[in-house]
Amino acid sequence: MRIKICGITQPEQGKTIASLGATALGFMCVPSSPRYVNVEQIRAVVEQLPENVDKIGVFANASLEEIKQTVLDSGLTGAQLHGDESPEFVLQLREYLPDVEILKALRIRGTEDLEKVSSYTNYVDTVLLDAYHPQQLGGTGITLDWAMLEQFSPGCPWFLAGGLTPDNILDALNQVHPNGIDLSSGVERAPGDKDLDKVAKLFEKLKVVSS
Ligand SMILES: O=C(O)c1ccccc1N[C@@H]1O[C@H](COP(=O)(O)O)[C@@H](O)[C@H]1O
Repeated sequence: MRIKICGITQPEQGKTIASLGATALGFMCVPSSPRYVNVEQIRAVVEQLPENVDKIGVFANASLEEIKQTVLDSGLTGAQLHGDESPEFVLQLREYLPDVEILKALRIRGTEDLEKVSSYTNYVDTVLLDAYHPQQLGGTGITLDWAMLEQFSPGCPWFLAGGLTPDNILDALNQVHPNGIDLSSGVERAPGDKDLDKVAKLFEKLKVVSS
């Protein structure tokens, strides 16, 4: 299973979290986010990471040019679209960045929102399900209704996100079977300041699942 820890801001924390077992690190390229990092800050983390760790930039309603420039300048390997980006936008981004993983995040309130997933599955590499919040785009610490996802099986790989923590991850994975998980505020001391003890606890818990 893929394990993404998002909202990385500090090189040493990124390096340690990768060594603990994260398969992907996420970098907030959304200016309104309290975890926002610029290209220089992303590069400072990326250059410390092993080749095999995915480096995913999180964008929300950014332009194609902005995403392309940030991905190329920062050495990112993936672009997560966490805003209202359409399937057509995804297709255009694919032309701009043919060798980069494209993830579409969908903010889920109820089963009616799950019906939107199928319009993306032919165009993205990965779908990411996050909790809906009326004002915030993400990083809310709110969980989805996992029972709603017990039968969820889209036509492409998918990540479960939204309010996951070391203390609820096993409950979540008992109910739903994603290809990956994505955590941010659930492993933090403060926005952008990851709690390495919580990250270590997460991987200890995940050993229970994988053993
Ligand atoms: O983390 C943020 O500040 C953020 C801002 C705008 C869009 C997305 C954001 N984060 C994404 O939300 C998920 C879930 O966060 P959490 O685990 O509930 O805190 C996170 O993994 C990011 O991909």
